Amino acid sequence: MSGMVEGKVVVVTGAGNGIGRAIALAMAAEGARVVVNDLGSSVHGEGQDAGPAQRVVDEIKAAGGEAVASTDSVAGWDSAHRIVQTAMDTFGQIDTVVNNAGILRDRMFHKMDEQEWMAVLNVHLNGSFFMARAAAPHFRAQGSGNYIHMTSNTGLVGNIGQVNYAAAKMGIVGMSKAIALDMANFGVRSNCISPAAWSRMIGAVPTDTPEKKLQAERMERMMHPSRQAPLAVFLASDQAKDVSGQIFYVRANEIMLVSQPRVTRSVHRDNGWTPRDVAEHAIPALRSSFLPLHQTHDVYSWEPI
Ligand SMILES: NC(=O)C1=CN([C@@H]2O[C@H](COP(=O)(O)OP(=O)(O)OC[C@H]3O[C@@H](n4cnc5c(N)ncnc54)[C@H](O)[C@@H]3O)[C@@H](O)[C@H]2O)C=CC1
Ligand SMILES: CC(C)c1ccc(C(=O)O)c(O)c1O
Repeated sequence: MSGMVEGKVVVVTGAGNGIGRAIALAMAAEGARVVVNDLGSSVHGEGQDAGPAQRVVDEIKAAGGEAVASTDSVAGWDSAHRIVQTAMDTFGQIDTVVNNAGILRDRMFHKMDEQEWMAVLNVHLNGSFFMARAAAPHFRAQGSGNYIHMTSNTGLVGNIGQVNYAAAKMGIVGMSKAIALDMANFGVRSNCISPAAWSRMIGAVPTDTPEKKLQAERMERMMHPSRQAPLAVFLASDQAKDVSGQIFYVRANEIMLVSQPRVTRSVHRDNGWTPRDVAEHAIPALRSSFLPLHQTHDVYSWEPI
């Protein structure tokens, strides 16, 4: 039986560890030729090491698959283009970009400095755009292709001490939808996965509150990164040809479809509003639909299944 992504060429960024590694292995097991990209940096984005990407390539080859290592950073226009070019030079085509590479620089908003902000935005948001943009001419020319971008509940719901990461991950949601709209006429799709998996990145989140400690313990127990791979392989396959502009949340054995912002309640006045009217009429009418200041663990409070 042929694999679900047989013959396709998939670029997975940040594939030397964690979720990216799991997706790269699963893509190869389903017949894809894989560009295993990883800069080999620390969780905080420091240093470089060719080892992680090469080790995953070796694993894929040992299992009979085809893969090539790439150690360029996603966080530069030229280097992102080199990653895509590696696919073209090695395999002659590109079908899927998995924008997975990521780092963390957690800090409370009022203490976050410019470098912490820029480093996270550069890898997650700029890196995802650079990679997507570098692949776009090839996708457009062949009339097919798809993107899978990793977003996060930190953006979709909220978590404390991650303003840079939240902004980047919500930026990715907007970018994915915009790409889905702009590229639909060329047969190109774009979707987001919001993963929950035990990885070195999760291990780096400070467990300084009882809630965060509990969350980390649950993740280590239940959430192997390999649980993220089946949906990613499906999204890269031709069987997903009508799936675009969606956001999925994957946690252990659950695959959840995430809602997108729409108006939940509205008020209007024929002659417009004064600030006093807003206070006295609009806000009281809307208040019952206000969302509380929830964090991820408040919204997804049930045990992973
Ligand atoms: N683990 C989780 O529960 C969650 C993870 N995510 C997202 O999933 C993605 C993967 O996360 P994990 O596997 O947990 O992290 P990880 O730290 O295990 O892997 C990330 C990989 O990205 C690589 N990388 C960092 N900067 C790079 C750059 N500039 N260019 C190329 N590679 C680079 C690192 O070397 C590392 O191997 C990230 O985008 C993360 O934000 C989102 C929500 C939850
Ligand atoms: C790995 C990152 C920082 C992280 C941690 C926890 C959650 C969550 O509670 O859902 C995330 O979505 C993350 O992206």
